[in-house]
Amino acid sequence: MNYVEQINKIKSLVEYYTCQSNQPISELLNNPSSEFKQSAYRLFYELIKFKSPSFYQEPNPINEVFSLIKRSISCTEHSKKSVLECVERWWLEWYFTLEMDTKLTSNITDIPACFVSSSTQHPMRKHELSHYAKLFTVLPMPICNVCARTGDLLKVNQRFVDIFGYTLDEVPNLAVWWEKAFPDPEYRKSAKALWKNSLQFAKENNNDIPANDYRVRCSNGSELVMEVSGIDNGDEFIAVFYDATERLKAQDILRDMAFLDSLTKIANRRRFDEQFAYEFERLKSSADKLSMIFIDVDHFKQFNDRYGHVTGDICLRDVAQKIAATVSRSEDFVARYGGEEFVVLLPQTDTKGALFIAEQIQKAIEELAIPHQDSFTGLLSISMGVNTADTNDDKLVFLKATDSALYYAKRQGRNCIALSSENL
Ligand SMILES: Nc1nc2c(ncn2[C@@H]2O[C@H](COP(=O)(O)OP(=O)(O)OP(=O)(O)O)[C@@H](O)[C@H]2O)c(=O)[nH]1
Repeated sequence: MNYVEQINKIKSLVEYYTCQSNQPISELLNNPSSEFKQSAYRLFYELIKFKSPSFYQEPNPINEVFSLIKRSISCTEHSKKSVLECVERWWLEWYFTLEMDTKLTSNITDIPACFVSSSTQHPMRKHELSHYAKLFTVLPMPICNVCARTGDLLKVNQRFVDIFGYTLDEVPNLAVWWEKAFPDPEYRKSAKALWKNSLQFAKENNNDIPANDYRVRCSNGSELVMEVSGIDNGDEFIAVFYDATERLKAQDILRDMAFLDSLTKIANRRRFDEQFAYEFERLKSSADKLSMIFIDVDHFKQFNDRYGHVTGDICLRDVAQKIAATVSRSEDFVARYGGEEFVVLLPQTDTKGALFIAEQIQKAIEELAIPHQDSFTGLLSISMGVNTADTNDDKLVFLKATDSALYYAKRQGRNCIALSSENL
C-alpha cells in the first residue's frame, strides 16, 4: 500500500463516520461507539504495524499524514474536521502505547521511564533511542512525565512550555501544577477528583488514562480547555494534552445547526420543544406564570402566489428577525414553530405582560411595511393567540388552548390579538 492509498483509507474512514453512519456527529465525538474506535484502530494497526514500517522513519509521521488530510478538507466541513481530529488523537495515543510496549528497555537514562516496558526482551538500538527522545520533543501537543510516588514532574516537552508558559522549574511537582494551572479552589477540587478517577481507571484498564476535558490556566492568565489523556505504568505516568478549543467550537456549531432554523436563523421547532418542556418543568416548582404567544402570518399563501417563494422566504426571515428583536429579555424565547408560524415563550410573565409584548410585536411588523396587495391593509400582517399558564396547567392542554386563541384571531378577520378563553 503506498502513501496515497494509506491517506485515502483514512479519508474513507472519516467520510463513512461523518456522512454514512447513523450516529449523530455530536454523539460520535462525545461518546464514540466501540465500532468507530475499533475501525480506527484496525486501520492504525494495518498501516503502522504491519504494512507501513516507513511510518516509523520520521519523528512525527502521524501529524504529517493528518496535516495533509486536513488540508484537503474544506473549512466549511466542520464535522469532518472534528471526526478527523478525533481519529488523529487516538492514533497518537496508540502510537505511544505501541512504542512503549514493544521497543523500549529500562536501562536508558535520557528517556522517561514511562516509555520503558519491563517486559521488553530486546535491548533498544541506539538510533531508536534518539528516535524516542526526539518523539517526546517534537510531538505537537504538550506532554509531561510525572513520578507517581512523589508527584515530581520529571520532564515536560517544549510544546508544554510554549502552550502553558510554565517551565519545569516553575512547576516542579503536581502540587504546584494544581495550584498554578487550577487557581479556583472549587474547580481544582473537581479537576483533581476527575484526574484521580482517570488514574484509577487506567490501573484497571491496560494503563490507558481516559481522555477528559480540563480548564487549564496558563502563566499569562489565559485559560485553555485541554483534553488530557495518557499512559500510566504504575511508577510514572505520561499526560498528553490536546487543545479541545477547536473541537468544542465545532460541537457548538453542530449544536447550533441542530437547533437553528436555517431560513430564519432563529430557534427551530426541535429547540422549542426542548425549551417548552424545560419551562413547564420549572413552572411546576414555582409560583410563577408562563406566557406564550402563537404568531401566524396572514394570507401567506396568497403572498407566495403573488410575489413568489423567494420573496416569501425573505419575508419570513424578516418577520422572524423582527419578532426576535422585539422580544428582548434574555429569558424570553422565540422560535419558528413551522411554516409561517412562530412562537414566543415569556417566562415569569402574566397575561397583561404578554398582551403588551404581543402589541409590541404587532407594531414592529407594521413598521416593516411589507407590501401585500391581498391583505386588507395592503401590508403584511400577523395574527396572534396569547395564553398564560400557572403551576397546575397541563402542557398539551395549554398548547392547544393557545393555538385555539390564534385561530379565533384568524376568524375575527386577522391582523389582531386574541386571548385564550382560559384567561378571560
Ligand atoms: N416562501 C415560503 N412559504 C412557506 C414556507 N413555509 C410555509 N410556507 C407557505 O405558507 C403558506 C401558508 O398557507 P396557509 O396555511 O393556507 O395560511 P395563510 O395563507 O397564511 O392563511 P391564513 O393563515 O388563514 O391567514 C403555504 O402556502 C406554505 O407553502 C417557507 O418556508 N417559505
